Amino acid sequence: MDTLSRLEQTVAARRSADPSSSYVAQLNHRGLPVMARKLGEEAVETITAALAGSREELVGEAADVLFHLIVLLGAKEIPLAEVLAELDRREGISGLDEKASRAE
Ligand SMILES: N=c1c2ncn([C@@H]3O[C@H](COP(=O)(O)OP(=O)(O)OP(=O)(O)O)[C@@H](O)[C@H]3O)c2ncn1[C@@H]1O[C@H](COP(=O)(O)O)[C@@H](O)[C@H]1O
Repeated sequence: MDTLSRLEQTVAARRSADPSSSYVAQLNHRGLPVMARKLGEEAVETITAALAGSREELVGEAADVLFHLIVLLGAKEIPLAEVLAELDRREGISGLDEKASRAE
């Protein structure tokens, strides 16, 4: 099993743990707006790292984005496989064609 799928399983298992002993449980306890805000914060920190940080900082922030995205998708009951299937669907489509089809 790949890293993201393993993380998805861990996140699902920790969701209903005691919030005092699990960051994932704490995020779920705090609710969707907090999870969404955390994802946004980590995205902004990723941008900052890309523009002005070190390679190591960018790797760390990118990992935070993936973690918080998986937490948010889990809370919305969207399997990671569904997102990956969407990426698979786009394989072989020119990015510009995809943009045009979404604009229609
Ligand atoms: N990958 C991660 C991971 N990445 C980042 N983080 C936590 O995410 C938080 C983000 O850092 P911040 O500086 O934004 O934290 P903060 O400002 O103190 O937190 P907030 O109060 O704003 O939420 C830190 O507490 C990190 O420890 C993670 N916490 C958990 N995981 C994975 O989730 C699994 C389950 O974790 P628990 O639920 O804690 O058991 C772990 O085994 C890991 O695999």
